[in-house]
Amino acid sequence: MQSPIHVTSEIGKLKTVMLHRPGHEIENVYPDILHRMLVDDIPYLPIAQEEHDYFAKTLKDQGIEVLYFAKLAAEALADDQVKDEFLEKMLAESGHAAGAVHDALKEYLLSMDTQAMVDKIIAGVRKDEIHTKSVSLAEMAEDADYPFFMDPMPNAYFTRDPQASIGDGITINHMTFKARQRESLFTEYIIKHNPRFANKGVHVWRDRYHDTRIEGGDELVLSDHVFAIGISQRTSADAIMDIARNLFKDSNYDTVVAIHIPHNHAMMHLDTVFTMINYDQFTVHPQILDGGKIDTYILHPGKDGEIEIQHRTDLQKVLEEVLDKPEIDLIPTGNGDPIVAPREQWNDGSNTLTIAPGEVVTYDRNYVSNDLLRKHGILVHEVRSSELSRGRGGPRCMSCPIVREDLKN
Ligand SMILES: NC(=[NH2+])NCCC[C@H](N)C(=O)O
Repeated sequence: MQSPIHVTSEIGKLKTVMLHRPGHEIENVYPDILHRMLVDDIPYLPIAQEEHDYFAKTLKDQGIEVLYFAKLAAEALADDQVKDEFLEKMLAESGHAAGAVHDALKEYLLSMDTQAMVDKIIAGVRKDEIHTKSVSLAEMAEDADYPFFMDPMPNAYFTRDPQASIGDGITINHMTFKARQRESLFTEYIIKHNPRFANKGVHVWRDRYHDTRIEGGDELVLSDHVFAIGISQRTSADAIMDIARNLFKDSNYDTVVAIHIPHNHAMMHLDTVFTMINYDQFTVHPQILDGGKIDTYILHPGKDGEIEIQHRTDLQKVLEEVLDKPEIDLIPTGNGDPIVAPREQWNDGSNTLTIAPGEVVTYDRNYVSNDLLRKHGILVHEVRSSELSRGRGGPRCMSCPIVREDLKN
C-alpha cells in the first residue's frame, strides 16, 4: 500500500503540504508571556491571516494541495470515544488531569462542535470563560493572576516542528519547550485517526513519548537515503541517536548527518541557518561557518545494531560526499554582509521552502538574499511577511510537506 506520507527529499516537487492558518491564539499573547511563548512580538492577526492566505494561495497556484492542521485534527476526532480520550490527554498535558477545573473545561469544550473545540484548544482558554465551583490551592495561591486555564499555542502556524515526514513515515515529536509540547498531540491523533492516514501504513519513526527532544525544523530529508539533522537548542544528540537507530533498522536511510549549530533563539533550528534548494545548492547563514568549518557528524549503521560516527568539520565536503555531487553551491544569506546577513537571517532569510528543484518560496523582506538566489539561478516566489515573521519563522517553518515527487536521479 502506498503510504499517504511520502517525502524522499527536501526538493522534489511538492504535491501536498500541511499548514495552519494563524487564529485567535495569536491574540492571546501579551508582553509578560512573550518570552515563554517563544515569540518576540505580537503579530497583528488580520494582516497575519492575509499574509498566510497569500502564502497558501502561492502554493495552490503551483498545483500544491494544501491541508490544514486544525481541520485534519477535527476530522480525526469525529468519533466520540476518540474525542474523549484525546480531551483527557490534552487536559492532563495542560495541567488539569482531574478536579473541578478539569471537569468544567471538559464540559465547556464538549459543548462546542469538534472544529470549534480544536480551534479553541489552539487559541487557549481564559479563566473567565468558564465557571468552576471550587479551585485548587495551587490555583488560589500560586496562579491567581494568571489569565489562562489552557495556554494558547501561538506557534501552531509553524507546522514544520511538531512532526516531520521522512520517507513513508513520520516523527511525532517531543518538543523542547512546554509552550509547544501539546501541538504534537494533535499530530498523534491525526496519524492514528484521520481517515486519510489511519491504518494506511504510515511508519512512526519515533513517537512523542520520549524524554529526549526533537523538532521538525532540525529535520532535513536530503535524499532517499540521507537525512540531516541539527544538534540544536531544540534537538538533542540522544534523540538523534535514537532516530538514526530506528531509520537504519526499518528504512532505506543509511546516512544521518548531524550538524552542531549554535544553541540560541535566533538560530533555534537547523532550517533557520541552512536549507536545501536544489540538487547541489543550499542556503547557509555565513555566521555558522567558522572559516567554512562547523562540527558535523556522519552516522552510519555499524555492526550488531551499533552506530558508527565520524567527526568532520567541512560541511561543503560532507555534502558533496553524502550526496555524491562533484560540487555543492552554498549560497550565503544576505550575501555574507556583516549587517545584512544577520538581519535577514533574523527574519528567516535562510528559511526557504523548496517546492521543486531550484524553485523556492521566501519572505519578500529578505531582498538581498532573494536577489542572490536569483543570481544563482533559483526561481523565487516571494510572499508577504510583515506580520508572519514576528513569530520567528519563515516559509519552511510554516509548512509540513506530506507528499513530494521522488527525484529522477
Ligand atoms: N522550523 C522552524 N525554524 N520553526 C520556527 C519556530 C519558531 C517558534 N517561535 C519557536 O520558537 O518554536
